Amino acid sequence: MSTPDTETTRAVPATSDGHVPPKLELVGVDKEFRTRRAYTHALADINLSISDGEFVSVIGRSGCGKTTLLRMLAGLLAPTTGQILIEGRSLWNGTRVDTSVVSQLGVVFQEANLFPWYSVADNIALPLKLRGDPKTTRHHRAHELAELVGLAGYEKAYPRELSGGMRQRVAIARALSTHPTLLLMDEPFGALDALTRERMNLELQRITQAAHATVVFITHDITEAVFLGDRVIQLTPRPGRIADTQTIPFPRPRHIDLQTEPAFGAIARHLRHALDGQDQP
Ligand SMILES: Nc1ncnc2c1ncn2[C@@H]1O[C@H](COP(=O)(O)OP(=O)(O)OP(=O)(O)O)[C@@H](O)[C@H]1O
Repeated sequence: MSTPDTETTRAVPATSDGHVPPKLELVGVDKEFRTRRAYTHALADINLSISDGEFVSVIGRSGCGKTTLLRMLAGLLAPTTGQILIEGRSLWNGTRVDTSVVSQLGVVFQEANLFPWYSVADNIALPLKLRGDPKTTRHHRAHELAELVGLAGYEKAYPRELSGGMRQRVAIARALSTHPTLLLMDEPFGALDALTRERMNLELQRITQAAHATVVFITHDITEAVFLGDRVIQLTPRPGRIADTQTIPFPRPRHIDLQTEPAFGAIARHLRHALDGQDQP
């Protein structure tokens, strides 16, 4: 099998003083929601720096602000205060998003959100169609990505003919179609059964390594977070703050048997206890 040309990562450009900015940087990011009925301080003083090619998992209890964080990174929701920088360039200018910075992002949600009347290839290539790429380019890229995500031969199939795991592979391929430099994933395997999820974890590791992708990965699942992450960041609830950061030392590629090793169990246990410690009395 040939290795598809993924080209996901471009080298991060250095500034004039030679300093190479992190791929993603959050500086004092705060998010408040004010509605007529309620005030919610969702996230407080989030400071985070993610390097090129790093895979960062984010865990935390329900309601701690994980999705809010991801939506701000994806350019869908403006922070109340603070800065989000991608390769040193500000994503938000007040409540306005810089579309040239957004174009560097690929986003995958829990639901694959495919268009049922489009084939797998057309779903994968949709972002390219929207930006006006010619048909031959779209066709080539869709086939290349179908191969990368293990769907070679399914290019002409329709979403209704695919399993949940296959649909999520299409969503991942679609997110990679524009060669994003940063992949944002919000519980992408949350709706899958345990075995499919395990297989998708292995697949995602392979895909992101092949694509040299920088990834922010939101999950409820501690095992998944540790297995995939170079770092696991844990948020506390109300408001969400970074409570704990664990560096995950295991070399890649990681085999699924890693999950039964004592060192893996010790890290997962530590994170579990930290989460349990957040329980309200
Ligand atoms: N658009 C909104 N308007 C008002 N409040 C909101 C909005 N979006 C989120 N919130 C509130 O912000 C807080 C964080 O929500 P968020 O969905 O980010 O949490 P989460 O950690 O992703 O939760 P879960 O794990 O259950 O998906 C919650 O208290 C939620 O009610």
